[in-house]
Amino acid sequence: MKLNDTIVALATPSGAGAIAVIRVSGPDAIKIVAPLFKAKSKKDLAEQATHTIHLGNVMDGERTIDEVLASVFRAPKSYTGEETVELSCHGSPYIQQEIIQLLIRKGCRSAEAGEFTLRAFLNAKMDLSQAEAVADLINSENAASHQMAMQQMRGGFSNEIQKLREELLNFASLIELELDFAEEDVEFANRDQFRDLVSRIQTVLKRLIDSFATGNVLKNGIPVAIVGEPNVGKSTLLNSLLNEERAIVSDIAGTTRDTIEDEMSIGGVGFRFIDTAGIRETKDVVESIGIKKTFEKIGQAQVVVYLVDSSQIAVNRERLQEVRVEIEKIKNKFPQKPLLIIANKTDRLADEEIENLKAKLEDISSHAERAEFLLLSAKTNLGVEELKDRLLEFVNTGALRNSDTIVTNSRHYAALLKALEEINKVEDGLNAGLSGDLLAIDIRQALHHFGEITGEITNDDLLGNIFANFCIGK
Ligand SMILES: Nc1nc2c(c(=O)[nH]1)N(C=O)[C@@H](CNc1ccc(C(=O)N[C@@H](CCC(=O)O)C(=O)O)cc1)CN2
Ligand SMILES: Nc1nc2c(ncn2[C@@H]2O[C@H](COP(=O)(O)OP(=O)(O)OP(=O)(O)O)[C@@H](O)[C@H]2O)c(=O)[nH]1
Repeated sequence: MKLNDTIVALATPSGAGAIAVIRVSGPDAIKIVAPLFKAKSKKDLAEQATHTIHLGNVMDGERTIDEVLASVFRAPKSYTGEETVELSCHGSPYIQQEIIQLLIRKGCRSAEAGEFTLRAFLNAKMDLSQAEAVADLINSENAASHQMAMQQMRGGFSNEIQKLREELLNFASLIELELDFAEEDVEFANRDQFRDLVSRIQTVLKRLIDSFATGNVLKNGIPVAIVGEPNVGKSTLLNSLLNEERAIVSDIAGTTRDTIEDEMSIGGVGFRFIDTAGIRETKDVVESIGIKKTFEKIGQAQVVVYLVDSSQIAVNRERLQEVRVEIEKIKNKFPQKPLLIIANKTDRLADEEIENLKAKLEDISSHAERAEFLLLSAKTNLGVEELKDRLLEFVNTGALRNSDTIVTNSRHYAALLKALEEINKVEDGLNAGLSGDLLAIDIRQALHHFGEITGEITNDDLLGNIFANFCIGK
């Protein structure tokens, strides 16, 4: 990828829109655009100050392509750190393409995916973890993932890593200085202070590493498994949660053969609902595969919603006993997983039957750890709001509320694990009274892994991988 090229790309989505933005960045951006831009004010675009906007026509020779607004950013004061011009044109795909083609004829090259942000990184406008956050920010679909990406883009995470890195670097230099004075047996790096620093770094690293589980779940949506016997109304519940008809609803037991996933945002938190086949002993081969999947999905879920048909268990003692056994099965297999037992189809019950059912469910849930129950009707939506509240309670008690840095990126997670491993070696070395030159080796390794996160240490393959996942124009 050549940095001295001037690149062009559409920054807005492809297709028709009210306005489209064409981005041009690179050493010749202003030089290339200015002659094509006939300003209303008559003043040459090349003469304009940075961060100014101008109305004018884009001309292909004598032909006017469009009336546009041109924004001028002068290096190094731009997103990329380079000379940049943005043209806001009318959003017809034809106009967009005419302008882009014109710019390419005049010397621009089509930008590759993420190339604007890559340039921002290479020009030190942001570090690597901030650049990665830009992609997360574009993809964020709920308040939680938005907040985490925003925090990372602003440099919260980078600063934390950078601070540790600098302190560690300081000690590494002192220790390495000792090596130059080996004969004199001096200690520039105070070992007690160093032990202190190592323990502080361990604490921070452990916190960041632990946050990944939360971060990953919040970024991808909290998985909730909806399970239960066939025909209890799982698909109907999913539909009423989603407010749309996504899963197949039918009154033939066993309709939901495969697992269906859908996402929605509740109170700013993303949830991923997994509608699964019921756990029924069956000889049907296709269905038993579904049941195996059900257990797999329960394993992956953070919360299990177990649905029962209250019109059945209210009148049928055998069915109630079966439900009790099923719940025991789930609890035996996954004792720590929060379980929410939902008695669906309560619209079919009379008031006194409901009271009766409540008592029975209270009894069942009191015998299982981390189990609660809720009466609901997926058909009339009664209790659906309460279900949403209950689901939120499961996460609101977690890490979301504090503004601590949350690690969401598996590349960062891997680097943090490796850094901790090296820091633990440094600690062992200190305790064993290891000589400075040997300590320095492990310290340098830890520093290397910190540098991987922020991008001080990088290579073309890694950068290629990261930025290839961006969209064109970003
Ligand atoms: N039209 C437009 N909208 C956009 C962007 C953009 O590039 N263009 N952005 C891009 O993704 C985001 C905003 N981010 C930006 C970040 C820095 C600068 C910038 O000009 N920075 C200069 C000057 C800062 C200043 O004025 O003090 C600098 O950092 O030196 C511009 C946009 C979202 N909206
Ligand atoms: N009266 C009443 N009927 C309901 C309610 N929820 C679902 N049903 C009906 O129960 C039947 C089965 O619903 P589904 O949502 O397909 O059940 P399921 O659990 O997904 O079934 P499988 O796909 O077979 O596992 C349908 O006829 C629904 O209309 C409810 O709250 N009240």
